[in-house]
Amino acid sequence: MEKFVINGGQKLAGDAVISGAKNAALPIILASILAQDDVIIHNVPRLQDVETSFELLHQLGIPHTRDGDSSYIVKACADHGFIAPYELVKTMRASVLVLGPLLTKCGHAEVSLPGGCAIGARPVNLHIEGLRQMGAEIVVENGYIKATSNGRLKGAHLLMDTVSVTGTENLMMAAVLADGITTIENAAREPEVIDLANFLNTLGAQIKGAGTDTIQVEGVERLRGGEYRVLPDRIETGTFLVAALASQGQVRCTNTDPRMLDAVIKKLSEAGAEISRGDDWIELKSQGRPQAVNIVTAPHPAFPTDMQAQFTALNSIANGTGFIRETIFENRFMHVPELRRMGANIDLEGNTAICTGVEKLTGAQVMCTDLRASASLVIAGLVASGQTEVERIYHIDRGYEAIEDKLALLGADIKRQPMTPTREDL
Ligand SMILES: CC(=O)N[C@H]1[C@@H](OP(=O)(O)OP(=O)(O)OC[C@H]2O[C@@H](n3ccc(=O)[nH]c3=O)[C@H](O)[C@@H]2O)O[C@H](CO)[C@@H](O)[C@@H]1O
Ligand SMILES: C=C(OP(=O)(O)O)C(=O)O
Repeated sequence: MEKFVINGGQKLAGDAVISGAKNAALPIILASILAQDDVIIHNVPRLQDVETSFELLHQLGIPHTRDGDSSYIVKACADHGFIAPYELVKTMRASVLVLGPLLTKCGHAEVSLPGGCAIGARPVNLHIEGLRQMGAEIVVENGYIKATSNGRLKGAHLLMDTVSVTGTENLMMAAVLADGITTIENAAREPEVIDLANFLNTLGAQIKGAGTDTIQVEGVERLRGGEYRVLPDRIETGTFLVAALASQGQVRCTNTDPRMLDAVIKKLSEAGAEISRGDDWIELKSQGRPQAVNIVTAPHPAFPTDMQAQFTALNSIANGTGFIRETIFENRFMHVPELRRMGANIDLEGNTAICTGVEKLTGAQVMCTDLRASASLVIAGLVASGQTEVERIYHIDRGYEAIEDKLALLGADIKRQPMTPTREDL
């Protein structure tokens, strides 16, 4: 296991080059299963979850090769497996995204139930219900979702009870090879859903309405190959902007797209940041100590839950009191006790964290519990006085490409070090 050792106090300054989006790359890699010819994917971030996705393709018997730093070729493969095993799914919930593609292409899929995770129970009932409405027979046994279809899936009218990102993606992927038209109502509108739809359309799918709450998919007989570039990571971008503001620095994020970050930019401006933007860059200049802000997470285009923990760290050192209300996941405040260990003044009342900013956090040993909680602890460490050791950084490696290198380029004093195993680890 590894940890980050951070000596806080440096104002971040310079350019951060943003990688491809994790939450777009994962479904796109897994959707490549659907193509009957080779697929080339560019701007794929170097992340543990990307490794896991390719390992999943490998275990299914679908070959791929890496081409340079961030491009991959997924080889066409007609005859492959249909089982996504627990060992992989338990390390990456997004593995459930093979369910729709495998079922619609092979007529059969067995995918381990992902189970809960640190941030909430995260059921997949909507994925299963939608596929059943499309004619699939599904049983859940021995911890696996076992799905079969008698011939092609059938187009259906699907109304999602709750807005679900991967639910929308799974059903959209299943629908592309179904017989007839599928309508997904109350669909997720996240940019990553649009990116997946654009990718599938590049291969010959007929998807309309992605980015609105009604998506219509006209099933086709086959998908060809194609070449596609994954969109930039809006959450990585937002994380660097928050780190810049918290450290009272000036950072320009390049290779990104500010249009995906309206809700986040609005809150950064409210917190006192000066923001300038171009087509593919955003620059944040601090105007001094940030002001605390109020935040309510909600599906896109509202404020993203994946930026909540980072803003909790920002409010911890801001001027005044701000609340952060989490409405998507029932347990996404695992970073709060760790931030408190660094001196943060945060009260938790149900789904709301009320933070009164302190002048200074103090360095401490803290532990990551999930991906974005890890990012908030890194931000806290960057602005704390003294040394912070952030442990269990395998969580951050799931979703941030070389975060310590990118932060070091901005002047942060952060190093990755091996952890001495404790008695519990042995
Ligand atoms: C790989 C990926 O893209 N992950 C993102 C995706 O996760 P993910 O797609 O898993 O999150 P969902 O959008 O599905 O979850 C939203 C809410 O719906 C509930 N729900 C979901 C499905 C279902 O069948 N039943 C149900 O009740 C969940 O428990 C949660 O309360 O969207 C989340 C919300 O923006 C982000 O935090 C994650 O980073
Ligand atoms: C919750 C996240 O990811 P996942 O859905 O892969 O757990 C995230 O990206 O913040």
